[in-house]
Amino acid sequence: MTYSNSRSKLDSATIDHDNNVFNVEGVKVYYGGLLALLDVYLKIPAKQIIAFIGPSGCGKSTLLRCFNRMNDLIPGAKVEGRLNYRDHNIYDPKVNSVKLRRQIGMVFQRPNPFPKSIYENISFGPRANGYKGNIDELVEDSLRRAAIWDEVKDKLKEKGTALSGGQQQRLCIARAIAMKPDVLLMDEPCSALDPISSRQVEELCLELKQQYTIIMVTHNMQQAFRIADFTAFFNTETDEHGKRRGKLVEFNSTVQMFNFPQTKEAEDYISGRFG
Ligand SMILES: Nc1ncnc2c1ncn2[C@@H]1O[C@H](COP(=O)(O)OP(=O)(O)OP(=O)(O)O)[C@@H](O)[C@H]1O
Repeated sequence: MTYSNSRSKLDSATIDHDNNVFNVEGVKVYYGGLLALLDVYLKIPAKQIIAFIGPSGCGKSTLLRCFNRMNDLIPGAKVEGRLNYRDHNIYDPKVNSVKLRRQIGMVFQRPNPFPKSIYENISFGPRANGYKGNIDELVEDSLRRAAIWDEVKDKLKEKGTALSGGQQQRLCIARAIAMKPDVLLMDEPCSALDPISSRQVEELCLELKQQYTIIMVTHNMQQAFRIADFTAFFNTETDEHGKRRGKLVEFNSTVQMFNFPQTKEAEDYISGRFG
């Protein structure tokens, strides 16, 4: 498979080290004592789309969940190392993980609207957090930013779950945006969507990156190539006891990664020789 160089604007994508949202310093993750992800060192630049790619079980979702401490909710999961979000270690015991998740929102693989109206799907979180502004305006603004306003503006009282899968996913993105986050984490957000809905979500991500940093796990290499400014490639290795664990192999601008991978592992994966 070849990846065309049509994205010339991204050829110059370089990491601006003064403008990192996250600095991951030696993060390891265990599940019930088993090491699932080896020490990761990674800097995530602001207002860019970063794709996490790699074969199944290499720790992409595990690392994604570290960025807003979602692994805290998994019994037996343990995170070691330092993960700085704008110069503060989010694994400091003093950090309020609920507040953190307001700043670092998450969109899941399967659209998961609340079983409530479209309006309430957006208004619920901000209201629960004591939002003092005009809630109607917030609902409209969030739905507009998620490029779904025109499709739902005449049925805001209808159930969010009655929308199509692609619309539900954009509703969930609108719900995340309504919390005024800084970062959006997306775990395979298009895997349950048809190609047209996937492209709509991709277009939306390209719009949203003007305001937000987006980190996205994807199995779709073309999708990573189309929209990501930077790509992190993960793989698995086997320890001396035969246990598999994930590791970050390479992080680079997407154009570099897809056209001039620095490692044989990344080259083999990208060219479809494994995974
Ligand atoms: N909740 C959990 N409990 C125990 N082990 C887990 C849990 N979640 C993930 N793991 C293990 O951690 C490793 C990494 O899993 P993870 O889901 O992060 O990989 P991934 O690269 O996102 O995979 P995929 O592409 O298949 O979604 C795997 O060996 C997996 O079995």
